[in-house]
Amino acid sequence: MSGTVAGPTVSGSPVAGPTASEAGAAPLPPQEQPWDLLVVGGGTAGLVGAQTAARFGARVLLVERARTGGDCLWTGCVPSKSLLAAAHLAAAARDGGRLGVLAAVDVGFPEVVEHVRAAIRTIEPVDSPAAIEESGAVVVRGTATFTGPGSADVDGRHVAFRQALVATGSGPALPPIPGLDRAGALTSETVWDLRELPERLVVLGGGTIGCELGQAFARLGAQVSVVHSHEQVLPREDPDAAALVRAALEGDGVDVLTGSRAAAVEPDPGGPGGTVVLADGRRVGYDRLLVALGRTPRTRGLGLDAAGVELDGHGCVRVDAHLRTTNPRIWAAGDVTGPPQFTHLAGVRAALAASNAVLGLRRSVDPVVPRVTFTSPEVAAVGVRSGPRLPAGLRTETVQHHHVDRAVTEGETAGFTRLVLDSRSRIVGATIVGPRAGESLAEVALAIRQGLRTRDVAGTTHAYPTYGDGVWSAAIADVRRSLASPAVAGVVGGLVRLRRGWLDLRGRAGRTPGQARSAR
Ligand SMILES: Cc1cc2nc3c(=O)[nH]c(=O)nc-3n(C[C@H](O)[C@H](O)[C@H](O)COP(=O)(O)OP(=O)(O)OC[C@H]3O[C@@H](n4cnc5c(N)ncnc54)[C@H](O)[C@@H]3O)c2cc1C
Ligand SMILES: NC(=O)c1ccc[n+]([C@@H]2O[C@H](COP(=O)([O-])OP(=O)(O)OC[C@H]3O[C@@H](n4cnc5c(N)ncnc54)[C@H](O)[C@@H]3O)[C@@H](O)[C@H]2O)c1
Repeated sequence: MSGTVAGPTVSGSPVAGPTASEAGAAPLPPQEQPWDLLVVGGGTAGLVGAQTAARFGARVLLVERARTGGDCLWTGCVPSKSLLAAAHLAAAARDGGRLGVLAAVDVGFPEVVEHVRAAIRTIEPVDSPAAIEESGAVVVRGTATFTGPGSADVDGRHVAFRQALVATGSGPALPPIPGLDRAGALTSETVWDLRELPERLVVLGGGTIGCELGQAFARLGAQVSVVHSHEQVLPREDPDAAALVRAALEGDGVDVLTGSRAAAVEPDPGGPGGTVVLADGRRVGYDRLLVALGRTPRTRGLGLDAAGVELDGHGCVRVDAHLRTTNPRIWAAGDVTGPPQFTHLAGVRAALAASNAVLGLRRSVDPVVPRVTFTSPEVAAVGVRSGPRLPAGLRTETVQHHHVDRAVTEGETAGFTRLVLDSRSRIVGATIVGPRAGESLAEVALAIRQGLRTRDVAGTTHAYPTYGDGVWSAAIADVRRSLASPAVAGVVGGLVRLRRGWLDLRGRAGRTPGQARSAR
């Protein structure tokens, strides 16, 4: 890493000290001509964008101030899904009596933390500077600041570019709740530093992070309260899905306080403990506080003004359908462009932005964005949201999972598959709740993208018994319903009568159809 200036490291590293990603970054090479693409940020969006452009033959410089891999690898998807895996295992073992399996459960939190770290270590090389540089891109460690529409500063070094991709991501939002700034609260960046399981954990926010991490810590043995201002946990999901998640959280012993805004935090003097004061005056004590109240785009100090890049009303980088910012030479992708904020979206959109940038294309973003909340039960959704406010002309077809044999055999019937259909039975959305819902969703995402109808899915043989039966059965139910409509039933009934008459005619003539053929 000689020649590069060390940027600030992200707190909350589950792997202490300089990492391979940090150590592997190259010094900033001397510049003879502007870079074809300057990529700012080495998270999912940045690394995919840089690799895409470099593989097309563009000269690409990626600048990352901390560690390549970004939130997903270090503080987001990978640690949270690893933690949830341990938590779900503990819950399954505790609950095994339902299936006749009795086990004593003893959670070793340090060992769980080691499992989380090991998962990160295993995935890290894929996101390392060396892996990115295999594409031909140059990776340097430093903080990039735009200084003009075609120039930036990287730790005191001037960088000129023909085009740039802003991929600086987002960080946890810390709203101005009185006392919160003094509370030493954990966030999605620092919660991974915990070495001991907190006895009482209060989670502010019942969105994706609040539900996933709240359930994880509860299943690992903490007494968890989730304080959520909205009446529904996971407010962006189908209310029936959210109700099942809420019931599961409560089953795990979580105190779910919905419709409860955190109005103030009173930290105990000298300790990480304290009390959350709710808007209605109720008080909730904690040993550790975890804040999961949304995300703030990382745009501060980025020099976007100097570059002519405008922000929207929420402080996110404003982009058009091609991911171009208000500076036609600068593109943006990933969390910094605002919701929806997912790793898969960051990667897909960065690839699109990079190819638009270096090939001069005008491809637009794909509106079909699947999402999965990895609670138990898992909630997976794509396309038009199912729920009470369905747009006119759309309807739903739902299969409860007590009719899905795989769910019955596993004793996991708390779930459903709901397809959203248009008037021509094209699949335009879905919500699936239950084990492996995220896996079942892929078929629906493809169906939506390809404009498939329920008859296409119904006509595709699904293996038995799988959770995919939920989607299949919902599609078959819709096809059956359409066959039962008076018009179709009339035509089908007519066909049956015609066939019967024809067979009777042949029978009376004393010949089977096969005999008739061989006689010709
Ligand atoms: C707890 C948690 C769980 C999550 N789970 C999931 C999940 O299961 N599935 C899913 O799809 N999504 C999940 N997400 C969301 C996912 O992590 C993000 O959508 C994704 O990481 C965004 O990628 P990005 O490249 O836009 O930003 P980031 O990953 O944040 O990368 C941005 C990078 O830019 C760097 N940077 C910032 N400013 C500068 C600068 N001036 N110069 C140089 N470098 C800079 C930062 O250091 C950082 O490395 C989760 C998020 C959290 C917090
Ligand atoms: N599985 C996944 O894909 C996954 C997992 C984790 C995070 N993420 C990404 O990270 C994003 C951020 O997640 P998040 O959970 O922090 O934010 P969020 O916006 O999903 O949820 C925060 C919730 O906090 C509530 N809230 C706001 N102010 C409050 C207050 N004063 N008191 C109590 N509640 C209050 C809001 O009603 C809101 O629903 C997600 O939207 C998603 O894009 C994705």
